[in-house]
Amino acid sequence: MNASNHLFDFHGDWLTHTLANADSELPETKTELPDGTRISRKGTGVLWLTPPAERANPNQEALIVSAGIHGNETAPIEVLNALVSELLAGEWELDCPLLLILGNPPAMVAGERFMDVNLNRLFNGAHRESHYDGLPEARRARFLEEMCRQFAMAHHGLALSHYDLHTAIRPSKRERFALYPYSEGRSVPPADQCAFLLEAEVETLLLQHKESTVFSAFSASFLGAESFTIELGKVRPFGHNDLRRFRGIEQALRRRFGGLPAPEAGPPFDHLTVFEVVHEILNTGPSFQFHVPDDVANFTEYQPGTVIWEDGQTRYQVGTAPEAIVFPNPAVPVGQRVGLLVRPAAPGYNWKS
Ligand SMILES: O=C(O)CCC(=O)N[C@@H](CCC(=O)O)C(=O)O
Ligand SMILES: [Zn+2]
Repeated sequence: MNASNHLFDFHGDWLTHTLANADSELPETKTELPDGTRISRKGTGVLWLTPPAERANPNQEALIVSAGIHGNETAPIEVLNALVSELLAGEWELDCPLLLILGNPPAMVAGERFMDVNLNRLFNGAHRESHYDGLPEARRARFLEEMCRQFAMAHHGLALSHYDLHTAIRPSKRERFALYPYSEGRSVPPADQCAFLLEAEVETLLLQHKESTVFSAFSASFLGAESFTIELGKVRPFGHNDLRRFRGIEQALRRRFGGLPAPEAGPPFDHLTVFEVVHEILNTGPSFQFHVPDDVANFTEYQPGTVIWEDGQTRYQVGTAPEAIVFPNPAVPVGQRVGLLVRPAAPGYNWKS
């Protein structure tokens, strides 16, 4: 029996298997590739891969890569699935420990962002809040946190990075951008992480200003990983993605998984433009009014004085310099994020390869 059959129960590839078992709690299944790489399917949509001990792992690192935390953000899911198929077919060799995650399989089947509650608001322990009791997404967040925790412990001593891959609901004036979770004492990412983002053709970085309950914030604050949420394009259904637009991340991940040296950066992907979050807009309740149109593109700029939102008590106006909107979405529960207002960080924060 080959590894693919063993792990994916004769149903073809990882994605097909994950969709077919979206609602099941599968037992752990293990296999070994002819080159000695061990793969453990820890549950639906979770693969833990360990290369043979003699591999060099020149960066002395372990990687967590997730996609499909939002079920309708399909392109990064297709990218990860293709990389797994290549690995199983022996097209390249894995050089570092790797945890691969397809986040929300039931939502992937339904083609929805989430089923009951937004999975990407449930990390850093938020899944324990009593109003999430019994919800499958809360169970999934707990399971994913546990997998990441075990993986980090098993590879203690290696540098841990986590890339949580997404696509955005709105179009974007900056097609690809990464969010760097806030972490006490950290301001900008280390140079090798900036270079990796550029290699993946991500040329914009957004520095978060406070702690949050998204997946990348959990791995950064709890596991000490260098973590990023990476927005790679726009939400489209399975089979409708132009995967040529995702080559950057695909090639950069394949290169990194294989422990190969990073290529030289070249224009236009040789400098990272850095923004910082100025204000997080929250849905404050029934009198909340959002003055940004529903379909506005990410990074659309608003001039000083523009009223962005108001309720009976507060009125938020753009300050003395323009601010740009990211992730405008008023259709969220009370207390959750309606959008971010950002501005360019001081020029010294921009990064040049
Ligand atoms: O396009 C949108 O409105 C949302 C895209 C998306 O899912 N973004 C992530 C960002 C997570 C972070 O802040 O690091 C999310 O909203 O969960
Ligand atoms: Zn998302």
